[in-house]
Amino acid sequence: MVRTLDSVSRVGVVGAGTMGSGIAQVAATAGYDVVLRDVEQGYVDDGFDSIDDSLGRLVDRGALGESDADAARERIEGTTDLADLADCDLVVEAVVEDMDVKRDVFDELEERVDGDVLLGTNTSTLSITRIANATRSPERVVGLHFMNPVPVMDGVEVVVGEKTTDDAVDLAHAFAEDLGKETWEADDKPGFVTNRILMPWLNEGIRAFDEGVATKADIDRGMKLGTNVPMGPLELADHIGLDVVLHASETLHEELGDRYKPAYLLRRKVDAGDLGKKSGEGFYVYDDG
Ligand SMILES: NC(=O)c1ccc[n+]([C@@H]2O[C@H](COP(=O)([O-])OP(=O)(O)OC[C@H]3O[C@@H](n4cnc5c(N)ncnc54)[C@H](O)[C@@H]3O)[C@@H](O)[C@H]2O)c1
Repeated sequence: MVRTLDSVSRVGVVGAGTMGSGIAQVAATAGYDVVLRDVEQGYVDDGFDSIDDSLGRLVDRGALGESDADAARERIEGTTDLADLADCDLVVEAVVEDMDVKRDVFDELEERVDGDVLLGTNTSTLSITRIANATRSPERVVGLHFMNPVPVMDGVEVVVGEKTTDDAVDLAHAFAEDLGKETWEADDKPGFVTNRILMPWLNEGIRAFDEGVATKADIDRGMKLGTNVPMGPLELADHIGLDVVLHASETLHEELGDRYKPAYLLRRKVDAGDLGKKSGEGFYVYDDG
């Protein structure tokens, strides 16, 4: 049995990158004490810089009071030592999308935290069951798939592994809802709901551009105006990061076969170092890098 939400007050987040820093921020804003862990102090500091920027934007927009933002910031403790997660009541892992790294983290985590602590993974595409199998308590491992950017996006996908028990699933929903998110549930099948459907959509947009169906701007405009999505496939792929899209597509291709084959132009862009918004160029050019 995992502990219930009313006995969760301290949350551990492993990985202080894009997603981990966002998860730490929303948990702290919801009133939880947070321990944010990365492997080097520089990464922890980068995570805090992202949190400061994001909280600052919320304050500027009037979405969060300045004293609430300060209080949230003070509730987050940074560390490079996994042992500092020992008193946590719930842990979310958000390290790099690599099965071996994630399995090592779960193996280590299990030794550090109490036996009734929920262990969530933010993986986008990897098997929850395989990650859970690195532990001796796979029943408490669940997918807690936050969306990027975490403070902005309303949804969290709860993914149920082969051994995940109902109480772990219930706590995953309750925790995400307590952070102000809405949830849905997916079985542990490659890509879950979101990436199983999103990745072929992005790749098809890239192929349509490569095959001259329309200009990139018209592909994005067509999908926005024609299907009422906020971003077209090429701008969304740039926003996510073309390397991230390629990596997720490759995982799904391996698991689900040829209908998930990454678009040739996607791989060529990544090979050229054009990774989207974060590198300054992808399908579009970005002035601010
Ligand atoms: N970026 C997205 O759009 C997005 C969306 C949903 C889910 N995800 C998933 O979230 C996870 C994290 O993605 P991200 O975009 O934040 O990656 P990121 O590269 O921004 O951050 C990953 C962090 O993990 C750290 N790390 C690596 N090994 C570690 C360890 N053993 N202990 C602690 N920290 C460690 C790295 O130093 C890095 O700071 C991945 O599984 C990814 O698939 C990403």
